Amino acid sequence: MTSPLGRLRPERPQVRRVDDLAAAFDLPTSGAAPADRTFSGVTMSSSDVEPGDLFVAVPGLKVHGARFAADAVARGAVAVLTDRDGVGSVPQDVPVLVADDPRALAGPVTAWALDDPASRLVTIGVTGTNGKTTTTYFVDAALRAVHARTAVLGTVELRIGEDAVESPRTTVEAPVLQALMAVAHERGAGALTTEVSSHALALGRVRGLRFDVVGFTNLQRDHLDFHGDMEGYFRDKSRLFAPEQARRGVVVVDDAWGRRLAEESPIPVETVSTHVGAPVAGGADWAVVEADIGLDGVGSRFVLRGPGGARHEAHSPLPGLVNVSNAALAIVLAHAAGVPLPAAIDAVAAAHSIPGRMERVVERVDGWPLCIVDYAHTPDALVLALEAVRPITPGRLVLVYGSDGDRDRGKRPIMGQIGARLADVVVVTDENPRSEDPASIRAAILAGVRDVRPDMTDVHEATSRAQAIRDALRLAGPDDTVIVTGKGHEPTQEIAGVFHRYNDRDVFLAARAEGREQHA
Ligand SMILES: CC(=O)N[C@H]1[C@@H](OP(=O)(O)OP(=O)(O)OC[C@H]2O[C@@H](n3ccc(=O)[nH]c3=O)[C@H](O)[C@@H]2O)O[C@H](CO)[C@@H](O)[C@@H]1O[C@H](C)C(=O)N[C@@H](C)C(=O)N[C@H](CCC(=O)O)C(=O)O
Ligand SMILES: Nc1ncnc2c1ncn2[C@@H]1O[C@H](COP(=O)(O)OP(=O)(O)OP(=O)(O)O)[C@@H](O)[C@H]1O
Repeated sequence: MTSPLGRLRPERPQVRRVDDLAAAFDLPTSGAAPADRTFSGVTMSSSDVEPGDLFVAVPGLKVHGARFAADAVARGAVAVLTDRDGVGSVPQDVPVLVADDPRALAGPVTAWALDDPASRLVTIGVTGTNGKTTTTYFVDAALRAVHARTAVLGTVELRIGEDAVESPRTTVEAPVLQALMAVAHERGAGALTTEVSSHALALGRVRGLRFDVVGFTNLQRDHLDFHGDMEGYFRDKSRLFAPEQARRGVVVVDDAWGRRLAEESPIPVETVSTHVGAPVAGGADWAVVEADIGLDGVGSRFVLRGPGGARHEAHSPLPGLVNVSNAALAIVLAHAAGVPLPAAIDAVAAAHSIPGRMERVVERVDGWPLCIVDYAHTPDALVLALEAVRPITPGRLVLVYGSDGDRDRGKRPIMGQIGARLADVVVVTDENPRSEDPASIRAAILAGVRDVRPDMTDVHEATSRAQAIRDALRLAGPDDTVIVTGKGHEPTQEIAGVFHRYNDRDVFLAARAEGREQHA
């Protein structure tokens, strides 16, 4: 990250009257306090209140936000928007607006208060189970070909131009999103790309924003605890492709969910097929018709057939077939958002530095192995990551990884088996042990390694993650690749309730600064 983003609020907010808001949204007021006062910002979280804010108190999954209304008022909130259940908790001297579903109104109300910041930006939203982060960065790279400054929001960071802060979640709350769009415009950005998680869609975080273009990557089993079943998960994802939410869409139709979305979508969509030779390719608007994986030693060359049959030579700068898919989607999305096709293709080809996503931190030069940081922390993602790196590794594939504490214990031996099967050298270490004993997590992974490789040849264990990376660098030669998976961009490591500053990339860069002789 280059420099802190600063305050996540516009410097010159509109000042609005509470009674005008009530009239605009047809909201009854409650209580004795007159609604003729003004407000200049909106928040749903009492801890984020700034003086002059409207506090939106929503019924949460755990607690009603109105319980924090007094705290919000003490911090400077001048009015509260809540539901019937919340009214009684708001201090008497504060005007209260009452809505059936205040969560659904948080976005539209903030958009109204800030004079619809989205209308002054080109906006792109990307949803899907996997590939959102990578695709948004590819799209952002393409947008930068035509906009002097852009913003990109998602799991990794909230970035406007060169300024960024760590992101609290994949898709920020509606008032924060609206405020960030206003800040982006104030700072001269012409376009904004954001990841849109299924939680965000279910919880209305993008309501009040009509994207210029939205994209869908794929749908795989995930988050069923929240969405109930795959049908519910699909329905929540589909909400992004509604006329009030987006003008047009681009859908990858490699899986059945994408094909169904394209068929059922009420907004115009272009379809993209990214598996060479897939039966669906013929009917798709865009199709990857040739792909040479790892041809340039890292990324892939591919041919994208566009509408009318025109063939466009393109490149994915990151390894693996999944990134051909992400690159193809990003090119079509950026083109739909106004970037000329050749400029989009060139910019995506050059976009190889996405924090913690197949990130090439040290190149294969001056005797160094190629060093990559990736976020893969599930069995499926680990297989994809290792398969992607194999074709660009003339020598041995060295894997450094662990598995999270207090999360899915069952996957640990599976991760061990995958490492032993697909990597040549395995260094097992810690990820975020949280409240668990790190040694027992490593032991569970190593048990899986032993299932596949009983003699434990080229298997190592390191109690510190930084030491594990240094061990791997000593074991690796210039033809080898060292890949560290699991933490990606994460800036901390959580051990026994304490978040320690830690980042895989920084460890690689520190080792490189010390010189190869120290690590060979
Ligand atoms: C499951 C889920 O998404 N929950 C979100 C939901 O929480 P909730 O309804 O339980 O809220 P709550 O804790 O009951 O609180 C109710 C209200 O009181 C407010 N409050 C609460 C405490 C306080 O001191 N002051 C205060 O004002 C809260 O801001 C909230 O508005 O609404 C809250 C804000 O209104 C969110 O912060 C919260 O996200 C939690 C933190 C979360 O972890 N969400 C994750 C699952 C999430 O959204 N993940 C997706 C990515 C998923 C993926 O692809 O991996 C994401 O977009 O990040
Ligand atoms: N198009 C894709 N299809 C399947 N898997 C993918 C795809 N793109 C990336 N992946 C895998 O998913 C992992 C996460 O990628 P990425 O961060 O881009 O996705 P995401 O949707 O943003 O997920 P998260 O919100 O967890 O960051 C990567 O480790 C990669 O191996």
